[in-house]
Amino acid sequence: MVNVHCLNNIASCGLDLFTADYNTESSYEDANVVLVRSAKMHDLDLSNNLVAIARAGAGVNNIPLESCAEAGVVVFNTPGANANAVKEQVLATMLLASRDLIGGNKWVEDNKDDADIAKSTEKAKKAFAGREIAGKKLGVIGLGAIGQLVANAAISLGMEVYGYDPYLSVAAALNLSREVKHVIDVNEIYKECNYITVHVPALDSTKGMIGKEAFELMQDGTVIINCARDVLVDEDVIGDYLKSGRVKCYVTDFPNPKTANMEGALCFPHLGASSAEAEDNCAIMAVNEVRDFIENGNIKNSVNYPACNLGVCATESRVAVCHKNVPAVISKITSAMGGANVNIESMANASRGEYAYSLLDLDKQPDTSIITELASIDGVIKVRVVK
Ligand SMILES: NC(=O)C1=CN([C@@H]2O[C@H](COP(=O)(O)OP(=O)(O)OC[C@H]3O[C@@H](n4cnc5c(N)ncnc54)[C@H](O)[C@@H]3O)[C@@H](O)[C@H]2O)C=CC1
Ligand SMILES: O=C(O)C(=O)COP(=O)(O)O
Repeated sequence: MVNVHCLNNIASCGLDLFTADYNTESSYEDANVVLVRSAKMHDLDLSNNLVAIARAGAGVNNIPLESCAEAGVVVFNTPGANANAVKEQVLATMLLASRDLIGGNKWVEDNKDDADIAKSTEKAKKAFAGREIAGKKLGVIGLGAIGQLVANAAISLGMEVYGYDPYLSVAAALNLSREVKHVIDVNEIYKECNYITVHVPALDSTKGMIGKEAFELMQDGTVIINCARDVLVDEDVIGDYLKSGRVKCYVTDFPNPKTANMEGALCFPHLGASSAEAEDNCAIMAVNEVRDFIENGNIKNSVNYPACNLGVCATESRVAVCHKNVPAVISKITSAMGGANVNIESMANASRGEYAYSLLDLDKQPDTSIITELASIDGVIKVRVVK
């Protein structure tokens, strides 16, 4: 039985994909697999039973990736599975920041008992007039799963789109409209664009990336949309730029006591991925990744271990080894197998930074003594008999 613990609600259409070999009611302490959305895991212990964490979503800043790698816990996410939901939220907020639909709606609420509301509407409406987004310039920072969808949709809505992503993948580049102006200096976006939307992960290198220097380059009336993570924007200084009018509106999906009380900030309670479709897509992708890892040892879409795939095991046994990416580990693993007269029928190995992963298909079931021997090799982190 494989014990699964859900730290957040995970859509049932995903959980339903687990077979009777999985117990989805496990406690965190007993879990072999953890499914999570935004719950913070940095202060949680990683038990020896734990082999995988699947983030049903994109951002993994709530998970201690390095400690997990060190403990042989493979962390997965679900790239692109909630991107359309975020794209739609960005488009909606761009419109809300341009036309005062929220103010207008509030006016109707406040005047709902006025018998003459139909007449007073025509007088009141000028207070809520706005601007159109067509013809305006949108800067998209980060052209991954979400950024590319936002950029392409904005082109369709008649905007002039600038895109910036120094690490743009080939797949993302192929999906991007040719009409998107790809800039290599992000300052061009800060200087030129009326709307700026950010879609990069929260990393040490991206924290505070939209700060004083960026605000100083912007035009008056710039709209900034942050449906990525609060730490990307320097929220200690943005209030000053909202007051001066340099920034017209700061849309954030990550309210905190500062922004929730900030005039000119339009805050939402982390709704970007909260669509039924996104929740289903993420749950299905997460469970499929976990099942392939548990049942076959294959790794796809990990954020702390390399991709590695040997398909479905056709031999007597398969062993998976999480190890350090250092010399001689693989030769010691293969020698241990040879010494026990176990033949390696096929093998896959891949590395990612300091960590590596090996899958070995064997002609017979290895004794527990061989597994103990593998686990004691210097540099080996975790050994799992998959089959
Ligand atoms: N509000 C919400 O509910 C959601 C928020 N997010 C946030 O959005 C972020 C992006 O999500 P995806 O597009 O799915 O991820 P992704 O991994 O597909 O794209 C991120 C892109 O950022 C680029 N990038 C990294 N550093 C950069 C830098 N310094 N400057 C410019 N580009 C840089 C990468 O090359 C990559 O193309 C997530 O990491 C997460 O924090 C994601 C989903 C839902
Ligand atoms: O996927 C992401 O990065 C998100 O921010 C979505 O978070 P959630 O799954 O809605 O808690």
